[in-house]
Formats: sequence, C-alpha cells, structure tokens
Amino acid sequence: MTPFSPLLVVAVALVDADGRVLLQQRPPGKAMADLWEFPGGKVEPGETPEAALVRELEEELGIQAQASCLAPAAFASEALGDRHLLLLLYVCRKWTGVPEARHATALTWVRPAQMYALDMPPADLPLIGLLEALL
Ligand SMILES: Nc1nc2c([nH]c(=O)n2[C@@H]2O[C@H](COP(=O)(O)OP(=O)(O)OP(=O)(O)O)[C@@H](O)[C@H]2O)c(=O)[nH]1
Repeated sequence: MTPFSPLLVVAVALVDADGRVLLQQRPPGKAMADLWEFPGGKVEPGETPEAALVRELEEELGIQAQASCLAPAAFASEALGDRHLLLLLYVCRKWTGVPEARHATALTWVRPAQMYALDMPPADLPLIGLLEALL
C-alpha cells in the first residue's frame, strides 16, 4: 500500500484593525488561476509550519511576522488532483510592513462574509464560516 503523503500547506488570515482579512488573487497560468486565496504556501522539508508561513509572508507580500504572532485557527482537508491537501490556517493580527502583491495579481481586504461572493479554492470554502465565527 502506498503511504499517505499529504501536501502540507500553511495559510494565514491577516486581520486588520477593522476586522478585514487579506486575500490574494492567484496569477494567470497557474493551477486555480484567478481564484482568491489566503497568503501562504507549501511547507518545505525540514521546516516548521510557522517558519514556512513567516517565509511565505516575506516572499509573497514583503511583510515580517513573528512565529509567536501566528495563532492556529482552523484546517482544511481536501483532495487536490492526485494529492490530498492539508491546509493549516492561522490568524495573525500583528506584522511589520505594508502588504504588496509580489506574486499575486491583486490583493483585497474583505470581511469573512464577503468571501462567499469571491471565487476561492474548494478547500477554502469551509474555512469562511469558521472565520466568520472566529473574528
Ligand atoms: N496559499 C494558499 N494555497 C492554497 C489555498 N487554498 C488551496 O487550495 N491552496 C493550494 O495549496 C497549494 C499552495 O502551494 P503553493 O502556493 O506553494 O503552490 P502554487 O501552486 O502557488 O505554486 P508553486 O507550486 O509553483 O509554488 C496550491 O496547490 C494551492 O492551490 C489558500 O487559501 N492559500
């Protein structure tokens, strides 16, 4: 039997002072192009989830967050092509710098209830209600 080897991805709901959450739009030409997603990405071998998220925030948005400011919030478990995605969602309210779209097509700040109107990856859909309850 093939061992179960999930794709481990970390993502974060960056929450501003008005309770809005940052989403970024995936660029054209990539899988799930144009969908709105939480900043984040794959955990590399040997990395902790928190270190991976700190790295992704710097790479994707040019902001600095401390691992201690990343609060584990929810997770998603979803088939993704021939893999199985485990997505760990953190909440973060404190960072340094102003997010800029270094990889994404665009950024937007929205309340969780507004996410239902956006096209998001299937794994993210159950996370919207959880964020509504949480924030
Ligand atoms: N960052 C992020 N990834 C998500 C979300 N939802 C979701 O299904 N994913 C999936 O999780 C994986 C994230 O890995 P990634 O960001 O490193 O990969 P990528 O496809 O953008 O590009 P890459 O493999 O060229 O780096 C992608 O397959 C992405 O579609 C989300 O809300 N945020």
